Amino acid sequence: MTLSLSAPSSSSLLVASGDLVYIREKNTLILNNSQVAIDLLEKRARIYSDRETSLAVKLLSQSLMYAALYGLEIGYEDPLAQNTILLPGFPALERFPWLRFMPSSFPGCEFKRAVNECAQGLDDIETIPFDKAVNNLKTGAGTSLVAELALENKGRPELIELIKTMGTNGFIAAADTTMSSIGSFRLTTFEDRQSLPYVEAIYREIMRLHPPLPLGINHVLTEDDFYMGYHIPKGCIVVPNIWAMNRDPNVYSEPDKFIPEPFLDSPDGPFTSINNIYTFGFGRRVCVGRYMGDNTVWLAIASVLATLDLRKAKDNEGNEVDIPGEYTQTFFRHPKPYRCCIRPRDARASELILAAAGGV
Ligand code: HEM
Repeated sequence: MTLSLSAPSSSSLLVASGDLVYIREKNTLILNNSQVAIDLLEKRARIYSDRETSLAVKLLSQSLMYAALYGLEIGYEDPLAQNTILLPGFPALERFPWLRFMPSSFPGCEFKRAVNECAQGLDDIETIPFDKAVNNLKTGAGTSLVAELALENKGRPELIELIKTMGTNGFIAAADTTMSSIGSFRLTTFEDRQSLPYVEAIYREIMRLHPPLPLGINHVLTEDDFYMGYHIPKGCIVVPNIWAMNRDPNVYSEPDKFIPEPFLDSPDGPFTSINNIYTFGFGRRVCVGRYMGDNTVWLAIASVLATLDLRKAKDNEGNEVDIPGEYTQTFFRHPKPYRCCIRPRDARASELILAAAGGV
């Protein structure tokens, strides 16, 4: 595994965030145009603001998808990188569909305002990267999965709409979830351990403790079914409570605490099937991007652990600032931004990072 830092561009000196970017080749996490990179190259330990850390994680998740689908390299300065959609989830509407005919001032209809805000962001995500990708293919600037599909289906507007939707859905499904999982990986209290089983145990524990989609995605029965003596009729909506499954007190003695060791101590060890990670869902509609999500989150954790030291930030009096551990109450559950201090783990780690950055 290599953690490589590309030389920062002059424009990136103006930006606040480290741009953890994307996995370009297997096992390579590129930190690009990054304030973190600048600090590391200048051997400077620095406290990162909550905004900086959350932007870095956001950009890692989003730029991976922009690259994979549209062939676009998105830097921090790009307006696309500033676009965040936190889908709030609309439980009241799901239970009482007639609410959609009521004005937003009607009790329980506050969701209408959120819908409007999301709509603009979704519109941008649907059109801007698509248009850029198609234009790049036309001008020979670059190729991509989405642009080639669009070219093959030129003159078939209904298919073009489907391709656009595929891109948007893939982006939304991948970016928020990955960002949420990486964001949940924060200061841990164990001593320096770089053995891979332990990294795996940490990864599994993060996925267990903080599922980005705590209530999964609703499923509808296509035919009558029976489960443990219950009759579940056709058409019934089933909400999978991933949050509760991951906190089964019969399996986890302290379900709400971050304790990776049980994965190491279990008879099968930590490297069991990805299907055991309920956070990706289950059955026929299990997350289709789970291997990609699994690799991205794992690699981010492993790269950071191998080279960087993460500590709590200190206030002006030198006291450590606690991490509140608060999360958004949105459809995709995200950790709220928090401050922390990041620096190279030791001289060897600095050398490794600098060598990967181009032999400074
Ligand atoms: C940490 C990362 C991720 C998590 C935790 C996650 C979680 C989930 C969950 C819980 C579902 C619902 C499964 C169900 O209904 O049982 C889902 C569905 C889906 N995910 Fe992911 N996901 C992640 C990353 C990704 C990525 C990287 C992609 C695309 C490359 C992706 C694409 C999808 C799609 C298209 C579906 C809908 C599948 C269907 O309904 O048949 N996901 N994901």
